[in-house]
Amino acid sequence: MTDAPEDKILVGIIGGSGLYHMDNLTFVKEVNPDTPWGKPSAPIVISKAPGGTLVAFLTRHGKGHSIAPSDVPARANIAALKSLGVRLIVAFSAVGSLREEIRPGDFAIPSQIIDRTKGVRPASFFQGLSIVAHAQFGDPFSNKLIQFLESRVRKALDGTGSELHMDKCIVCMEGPQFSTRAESKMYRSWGGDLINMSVLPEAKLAREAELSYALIATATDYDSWRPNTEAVTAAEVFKTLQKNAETSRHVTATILEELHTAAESGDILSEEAGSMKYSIMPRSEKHAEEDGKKLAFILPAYFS
Ligand SMILES: CSC[C@H]1O[C@H](OP(=O)(O)O)[C@H](O)[C@@H]1O
Ligand SMILES: Nc1ncnc2[nH]cnc12
Repeated sequence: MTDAPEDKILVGIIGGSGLYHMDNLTFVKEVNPDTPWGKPSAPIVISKAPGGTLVAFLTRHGKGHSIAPSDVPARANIAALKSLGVRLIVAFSAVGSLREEIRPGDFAIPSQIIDRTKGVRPASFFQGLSIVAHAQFGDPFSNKLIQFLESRVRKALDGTGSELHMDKCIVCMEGPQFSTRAESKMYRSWGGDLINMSVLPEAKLAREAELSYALIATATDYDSWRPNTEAVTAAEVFKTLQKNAETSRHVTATILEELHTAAESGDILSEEAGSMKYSIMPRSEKHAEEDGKKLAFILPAYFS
């Protein structure tokens, strides 16, 4: 690898349950950056697509799925990807379906989130520092990246038997236990369509790091809202995980080159790039030097 434009790593992929590697791409190397928030879940694997495009892959739950959703070092993960030059992240997640029409094996790209985490996960790079920031999160995913993904993911799914659902709302619960039947029904009444334990704080941190972020949700089960049906179990989730992971690898390989080109042109990054400029409180200009240094790791445009 050199510093040439074709050797830039602009696209980051985060793999969730079942998606632990990208074995359909050519391995280049592993990197394990130290960040001010510690080490990422696992060493990040740099791979090459057939056309030469590089991609950074990070497995969210660590090697051997050893990290529970509440313990994922999400700040280190996002900071590490940003430090490699990544500008957009496509994250995969195994999710429960709260709607009959979203069948196990189907894919969905959500556009909204309901936060049901319990405040135990560090959810901001600014937490505990002398600098205050309030990122825009009304649109929790990158709208431009979602738009870009829709037609391409739909095409990639052609012939796989998986349908793509758009404009869905995902509930992020704390876990690790699954929801009760009462909670599952309540989430439906709130407008939830999908449920996982991972999209937060990942999406919030990507926004703070000015990265474009979208989630490709892969349905594994119907959670626990259906009457006269078994409530979800991990064993039920496992039944669909492997097929979903294979389809996710196929989708990634299919869209990668175009994704890289779009990131390079800057078009689909324009909403997030520069967005923190208006989120950092002006009084924070007089901050502790070491706090500025820490934030320079993810936001070098504002801190040094
Ligand atoms: C294995 S079922 C629950 C587990 O699966 C999902 O993980 P990920 O989002 O990383 O694919 C869900 O969020 C839970 O962490
Ligand atoms: N039903 C469910 N609830 C939370 N996270 C999940 N991941 C996969 N299925 C899930």
